[in-house]
Amino acid sequence: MVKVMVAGYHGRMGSTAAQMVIDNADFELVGVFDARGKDSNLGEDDRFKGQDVPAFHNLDAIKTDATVWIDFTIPTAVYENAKFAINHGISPVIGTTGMTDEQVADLQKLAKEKQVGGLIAPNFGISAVLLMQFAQQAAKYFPDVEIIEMHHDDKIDSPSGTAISTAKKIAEVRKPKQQGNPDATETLPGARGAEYEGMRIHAVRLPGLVAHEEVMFGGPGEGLTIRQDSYDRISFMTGVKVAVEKINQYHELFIGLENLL
Ligand SMILES: NC(=O)C1=CN([C@@H]2O[C@H](COP(=O)(O)OP(=O)(O)OC[C@H]3O[C@@H](n4cnc5c(N)ncnc54)[C@H](OP(=O)(O)O)[C@@H]3O)[C@@H](O)[C@H]2O)C=CC1
Ligand SMILES: O=C(O)C1=N[C@H](C(=O)O)C[C@H](O)C1
Repeated sequence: MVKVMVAGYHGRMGSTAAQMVIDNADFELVGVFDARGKDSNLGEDDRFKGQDVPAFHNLDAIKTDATVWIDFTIPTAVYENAKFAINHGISPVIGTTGMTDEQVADLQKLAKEKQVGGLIAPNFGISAVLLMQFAQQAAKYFPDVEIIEMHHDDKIDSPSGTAISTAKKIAEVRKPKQQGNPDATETLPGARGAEYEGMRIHAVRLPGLVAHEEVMFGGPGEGLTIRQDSYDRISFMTGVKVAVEKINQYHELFIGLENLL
């Protein structure tokens, strides 16, 4: 039985993850954390009536025998949460996006020192993991690329963690190239999107969307578009489940779900 704590349990992803843990016979939900909540038990939340799981709202108050910490919170909270987990020997399984490269490197160092396994996955959806792999493969032949990520309009960070991760994976194999016309101008600032190593990333935010990404490649007289869609947040739970099952076997912090598949 894997004992699990879920941070961000009031949120869209945290509540979905808490339900996944409750529904899985091999997992036990032993605590939930959410900085701004007031309830002392998960059962006080209407969606979880009948559950008896302690709820915490301050890291210092947490007393737990959890061995896995699932985190779907916010970019400004996740680093401290992950440090807390690692320092207490709890393996973090982090979906929260928006950490800096320095914060990620710090956490990797800490996990190694403490010999605690962990995972930061910008996307737990299998379709997104495959999209990133296919895009990396295509970039060897098509150095001209634009990334378009599309999300619901409550998303805080942009571009998405998945889009940044896609760009990084492409940059590992792509010949350095400044795309487009060197004399190009923007009549409206930002028209060409964000720039990462000469590639452009565009962030779309609309009600009705969940999480979607297209990677468009162009070459002389031809094009290739790779697209993935998460129509429902349940799409992320397959990956979270795999991570919860496996992460306690390791003694380092991985970046990317593909490391555990
Ligand atoms: N890796 C992946 O596959 C996926 C990652 N994500 C990422 O997960 C994160 C959460 O997304 P989503 O669920 O949509 O966002 P929500 O805004 O719905 O949820 C965020 C939750 O975090 C809580 N929170 C805020 N501050 C703190 C804090 N200091 N400590 C603990 N909890 C806190 C919020 O509480 P309150 O409501 O009280 O403010 C809220 O319950 C985002 O970074 C998103 O990019 C999303 C989908 C998939
Ligand atoms: O905020 C979201 O919803 C999502 N965030 C992650 C990201 O930033 O890549 C993963 C997925 O795209 C959904």
